[in-house]
Amino acid sequence: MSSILQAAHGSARFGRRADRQTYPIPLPGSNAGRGSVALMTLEATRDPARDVPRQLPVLDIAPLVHGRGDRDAVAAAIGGACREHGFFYVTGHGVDLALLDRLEQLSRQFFTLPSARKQAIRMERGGRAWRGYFAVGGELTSGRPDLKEGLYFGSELDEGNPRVQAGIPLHGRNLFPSEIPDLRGAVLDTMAALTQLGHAVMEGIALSLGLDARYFADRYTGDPTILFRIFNYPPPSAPAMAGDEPAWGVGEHTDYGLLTLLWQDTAGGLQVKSGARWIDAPPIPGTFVCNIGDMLDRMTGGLYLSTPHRVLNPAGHDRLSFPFFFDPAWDAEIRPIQAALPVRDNQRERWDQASVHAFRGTYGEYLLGKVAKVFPDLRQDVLP
Ligand SMILES: O=C(O)CCC(=O)C(=O)O
Ligand SMILES: [Fe+2]
Repeated sequence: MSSILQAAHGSARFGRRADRQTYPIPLPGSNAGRGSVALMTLEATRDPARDVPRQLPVLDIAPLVHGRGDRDAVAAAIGGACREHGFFYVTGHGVDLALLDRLEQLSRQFFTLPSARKQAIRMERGGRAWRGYFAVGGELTSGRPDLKEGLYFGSELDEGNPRVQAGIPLHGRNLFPSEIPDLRGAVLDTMAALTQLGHAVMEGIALSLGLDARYFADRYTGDPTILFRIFNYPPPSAPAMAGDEPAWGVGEHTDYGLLTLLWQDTAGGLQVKSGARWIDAPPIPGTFVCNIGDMLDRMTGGLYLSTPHRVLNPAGHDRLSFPFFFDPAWDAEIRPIQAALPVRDNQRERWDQASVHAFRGTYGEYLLGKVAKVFPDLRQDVLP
């Protein structure tokens, strides 16, 4: 099916991430690799002394978004970034920056409300839909509370929706704060814009694997699972003492689904694991940080690794971030793109010691298993 997957698995390139080369694999019939059009930075800079990448690539994906220009060249660069880092920045994404600016300002207003006002839309009130506000310490990563508060959103579904009627967890209406009425429109418009962007990036990922551009849309993302979060990371109150674990905004983890698109303010603090090291993913104005999740790792047999990342707010003030998760349909069973190929399973190195390759079942089942761990108190409300 995909000769690119086959070639990559059959080569030395399919080794440990740190050993891999950065190169775009030329796509059949494309001119990728022979000079490039759309790429601001085709490859991460490497430290010649250590051969360690120091920064993540920034890719102009306008050809995928607007359908004009060299899509194959962009796809090849996306493929390179997925194999090398599992992370890249996107520019040329077509999302209205004024909308994101508005969203950021409204979100800041929300987080400065008194605690009791924020608690009026707490997640317990969202019930099975798993929506609403949680206070600092309310979410766990690997059993430890994160130093962040946040709002959880998803596709806005009313009571007439068959899945809501059937009581399927994580489906339903969002909770919005009555004090900031404009936040509703800003969140819903952002989710709509990022859903479109998610489809465009997934087309690039399909092409990067030598697949038809609609491969994922036809099988997995016709009706994607959409989750959107707004996080506020207060600054750690005291610097970590030697030997202490810092107060992570969010601890080391991978994302669960296909693709994450992250908008962040200017504070910084996102770190990405590259081989044995952590590198910064600082804010670059006007760009989204894009990373792949566990389901794409599973589908590609570990060729596109779901990369661990974490956050430590380095600024002396709050940090806002806006992760958007573009994931497979709830009922979709996630299958390897090419079943016969060997799998590189990194279960033992993974933050959760779980194998994404051994998992059998639908994306919804996978997600619910994770929800139970990050919000143990909500387990009864959310799980069937
Ligand atoms: O806030 C960030 O920069 C990253 C958040 C994140 O990794 C997540 O929500 O999965
Ligand atoms: Fe994440």
